[in-house]
Amino acid sequence: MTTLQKIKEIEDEMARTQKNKATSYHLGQLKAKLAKLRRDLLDPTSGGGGGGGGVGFDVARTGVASVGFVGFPSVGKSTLMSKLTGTHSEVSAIDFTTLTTVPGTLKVHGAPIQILDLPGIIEGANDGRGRGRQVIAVARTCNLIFIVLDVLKPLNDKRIIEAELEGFGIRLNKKPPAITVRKKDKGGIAITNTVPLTNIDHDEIKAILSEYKLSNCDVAIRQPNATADDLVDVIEGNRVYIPAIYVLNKIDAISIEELDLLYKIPHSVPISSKEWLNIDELIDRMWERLDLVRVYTKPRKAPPDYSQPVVLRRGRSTVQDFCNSIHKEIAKQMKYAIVWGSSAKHARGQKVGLDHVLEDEDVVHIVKK
Ligand SMILES: Nc1nc2c(ncn2[C@@H]2O[C@H](COP(=O)(O)OP(=O)(O)OP(=O)(O)O)[C@@H](O)[C@H]2O)c(=O)[nH]1
Ligand SMILES: [K+]
Ligand SMILES: [Mg+2]
Repeated sequence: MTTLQKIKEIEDEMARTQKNKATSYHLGQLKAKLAKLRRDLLDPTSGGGGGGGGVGFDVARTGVASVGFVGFPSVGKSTLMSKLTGTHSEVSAIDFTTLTTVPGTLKVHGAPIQILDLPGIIEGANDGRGRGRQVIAVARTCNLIFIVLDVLKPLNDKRIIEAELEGFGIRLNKKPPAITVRKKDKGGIAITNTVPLTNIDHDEIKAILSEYKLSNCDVAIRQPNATADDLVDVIEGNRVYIPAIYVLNKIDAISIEELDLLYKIPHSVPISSKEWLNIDELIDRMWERLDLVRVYTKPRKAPPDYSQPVVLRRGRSTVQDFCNSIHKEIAKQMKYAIVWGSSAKHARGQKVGLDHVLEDEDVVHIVKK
């Protein structure tokens, strides 16, 4: 049996099995088995895949962050990317017009953002059908994913694309689960939870651990509504958590009443790339979800330079990161820095060291030794 057939068999069995006290151990086992098979499928060296591995189509990364466009063919990805960035990417009514990654740059609030137009994908993409796997492999490395949907058939496409990305270990608009699994040499399994377990029980947890041959470990669950899938994600460990915006394109083709309904999809922005409608909202939301930190440099005895922010990523926005992104020697030469803005304790500025964490729109003056 091929890996794909085994996956299908387990999925069918899971669909047939009602979740209750008597079946939860078995269901836990099936979930873990499924995750392991999916991993085989995605690992090109395992030989279990359906082909389509090999050369991907990643491009040189520029800018401070990247946004990848994922969607069915002909939903308007290239139309949007060409107009946003001014970079030409072929547009046509024929499906699979775009054949590889086409990069462009969009400057938002002084920050160059790399925009990656990608080929269309279809159902079964992560099993190696078409170029789907390579597309999703590029999406996995982006800081934000635009899931581009055609407003005339958004919900079905949304479900399929989400399943394809999920199958490749991408978790959309989700935080890493607040679950830890710590292996030990002996002592068996100890499960602690600081919140009530509503979606998973101890039997299911034990089945999953046993499937991964984890017979001695401490499991701590601090997340309300944690699921078996969350636990499997933590054990598998190679998941990526990426924000996504659902871009509902072609609103020029529907009525205002239909548009009202679409606004109910969480994280969605309805637009028309052809008629250039609501693009400002899309760019605002893009900026918000990228969660970048702009820092302005203030030279001695001169006002801050607001035209050229140093743009940092959240979580990597210390004074040290700021210095490094200007020049690698600066941190060594620094005696201290003065910071104005929301990370500073007082309005007149705060004297800080290299590990001080900067906030968006802070102003920094570096005092050298
Ligand atoms: N009505 C309408 N048509 C659009 C809009 N955006 C794109 N289109 C049309 O949709 C068709 C497909 O556009 P593309 O930009 O090539 O779509 P794509 O998603 O890049 O397609 P692939 O590269 O084949 O995956 C073209 O005929 C576009 O003119 C829109 O906002 N409204
Ligand atoms: K097309
Ligand atoms: Mg295209």
